[in-house]
Amino acid sequence: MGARRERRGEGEGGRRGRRGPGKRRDGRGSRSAASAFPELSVHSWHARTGELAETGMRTMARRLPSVIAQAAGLAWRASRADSIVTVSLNLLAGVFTAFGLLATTGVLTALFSGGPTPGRVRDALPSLALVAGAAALRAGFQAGAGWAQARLEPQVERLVELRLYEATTAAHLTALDDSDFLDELKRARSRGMLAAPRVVRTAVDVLTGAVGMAAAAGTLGVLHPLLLPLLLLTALPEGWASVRSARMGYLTELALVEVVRRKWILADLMVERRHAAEIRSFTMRPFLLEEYDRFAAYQRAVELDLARRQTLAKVTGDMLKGVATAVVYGALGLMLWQGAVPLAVAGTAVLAIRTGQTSLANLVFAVNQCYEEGLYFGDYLAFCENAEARIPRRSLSHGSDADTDVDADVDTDADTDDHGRLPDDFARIQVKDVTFTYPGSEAPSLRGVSLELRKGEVIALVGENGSGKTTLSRVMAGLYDPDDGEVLWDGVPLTGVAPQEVWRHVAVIAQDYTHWPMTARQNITMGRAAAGDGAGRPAATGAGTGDEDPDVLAAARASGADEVVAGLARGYDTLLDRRFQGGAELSGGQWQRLAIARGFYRDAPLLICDEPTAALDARAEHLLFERIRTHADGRTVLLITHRLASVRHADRIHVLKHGRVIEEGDHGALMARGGLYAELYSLQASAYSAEPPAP
Ligand SMILES: Nc1ncnc2c1ncn2[C@@H]1O[C@H](COP(=O)(O)OP(=O)(O)OP(=O)(O)O)[C@@H](O)[C@H]1O
Repeated sequence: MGARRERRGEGEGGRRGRRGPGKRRDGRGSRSAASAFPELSVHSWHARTGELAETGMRTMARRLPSVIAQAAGLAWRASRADSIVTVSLNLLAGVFTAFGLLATTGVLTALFSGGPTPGRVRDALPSLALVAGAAALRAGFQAGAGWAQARLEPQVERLVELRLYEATTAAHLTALDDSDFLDELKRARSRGMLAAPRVVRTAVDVLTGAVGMAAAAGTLGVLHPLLLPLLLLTALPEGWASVRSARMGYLTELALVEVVRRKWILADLMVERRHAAEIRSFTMRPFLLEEYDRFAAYQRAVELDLARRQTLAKVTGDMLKGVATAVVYGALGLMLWQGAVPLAVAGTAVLAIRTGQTSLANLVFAVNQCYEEGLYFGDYLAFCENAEARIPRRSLSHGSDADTDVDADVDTDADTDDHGRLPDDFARIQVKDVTFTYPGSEAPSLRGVSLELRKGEVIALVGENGSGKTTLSRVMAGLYDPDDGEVLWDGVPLTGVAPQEVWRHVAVIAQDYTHWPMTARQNITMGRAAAGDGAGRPAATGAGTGDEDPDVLAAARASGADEVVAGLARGYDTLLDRRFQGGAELSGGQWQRLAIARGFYRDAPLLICDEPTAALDARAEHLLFERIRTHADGRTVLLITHRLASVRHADRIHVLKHGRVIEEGDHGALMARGGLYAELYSLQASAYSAEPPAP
């Protein structure tokens, strides 16, 4: 047996086997979890439960070659050299196992022959040297195979992780609005990805078990053909027990998925800093502890039940094995007595049977594990294929195939040659009769919207919550493709341009921006190729502002982020993540200033500001709107805000309702019209005037 983590007992399955536990073979454990905790929906992983519970050894044997082929392909792509070394050293180890066993016959024959003992020992020495040499070589090959396999696994992990993240970040944004896609992603990421190195490991285990088995069987076949079926007889009960035990563990693990996840979530809530104040001020501690214990107690009960059932299976297997071994040794004794085999051959046969028993039990167990992991790996593969199919084709001008080469550039920023190009600066953006419906939604969020932005204008979108403002800005930024109608930049339709090309020309200060757990500088510069390395990681500068990139300084000044950074211990180099030593935390408004600085730093001709001031104090808000009013250094601005005082100076205002533009014009025209805009504006204005609003 060569390179592998210890299987029964210490391998992944063994760990699960001991710890884990399914309620019942038919997956009834999942139903009992659901009935104990009705708030937990039955997890979709359980889709696999029934499939596995119904899988017999024959189905497994039929499907196994394709799982092994997938594992081999994966290992081959991860590292050809390590794959070749793993397989060939395991094979060599098997050859020397057989060689050692056969050489043992020579030793025993010499020892059991007639004559004085010193002479017999002398005669046995050459064969003994062969046995020792074979054992040493086998150990060396096994160690080498183990080393190659240990090298292989991290490379496989890297390969599968990269493929999933490359596909997920390149997939069309609508994919991430699709609940089925998100569900598949969760399964692929939390279980399928883990299965990849395991599938490779267990495939090697299958190979190792098969080689060990072949070595023992070959030896027995050479010694006497009847010995081979005897070997199978002794190994079967143990193999059966290990498969049964692993499967019970697997089903229990599946049945407990939601319970364990819920327990983890509660545990996180109890230990994470950001919840600490609320837990105390709302005296939530007893509630959380009780809730946690409810799930923990259920899990413990299920696992204890599993331990009982697994012990039962093991004892049954051991008893059957004892009976089978007695039968085999009885048969061997009979053959000896009848003179069918000489004593030396019988001695070697005992050794070969023991070797074969271990290999066969390991082989059966590895087949079971490999098949199990193969199911989850199948989920991973299916997700990646789905995600890759949802990468806009116009992103892939070089037709990369991430399935055959994970380094394939699925998110290439430079691949725009085959498609339309946008002008570096534009004169006019037209939205023509655009309709858009989110995947899975019944009603469209935009219905026949048309508008126009000319270079250097400030255009405002206003309207009540859910009227479609953010959706429209995303369609204009090339994040969503309209179902009908089109968006044209100087006459070039965005659907004919690689999305990366559009995104390069747009800076979005989003409503729900991210608190990037990076340094203050990276929070501003991320995503824009800069003097550093072209990937948004500018050259390192000092902690102070003395030698800071002038563009970073300008963007920070424009947003008020410079004041935030001035208060940080390490200036722009301060890590904004309290989870790490020396990390700082910012207030909501301070984070928003950084998000605005990021938008300004991007230096794109179109700046989309979606509720950019929700968390800002009055002074910072005033400064920002002043800056937008003066066209933010010549950019064209699409401003979305509920602060209507700040849209008064916009060149044009579009009022949306239920996904349609219902009013448009400048402030004066819309006030004169006396429609929705005038109503909303007067309502807000009245809050600042002494007089109550007119009814
Ligand atoms: N990811 C999504 N999936 C499905 N529907 C969505 C999604 N995002 C928004 N919607 C729906 O689209 C409609 C328009 O939403 P949108 O966010 O564009 O409104 P908004 O005018 O920006 O609202 P607010 O002023 O609250 O920010 C709403 O009915 C909303 O429920």
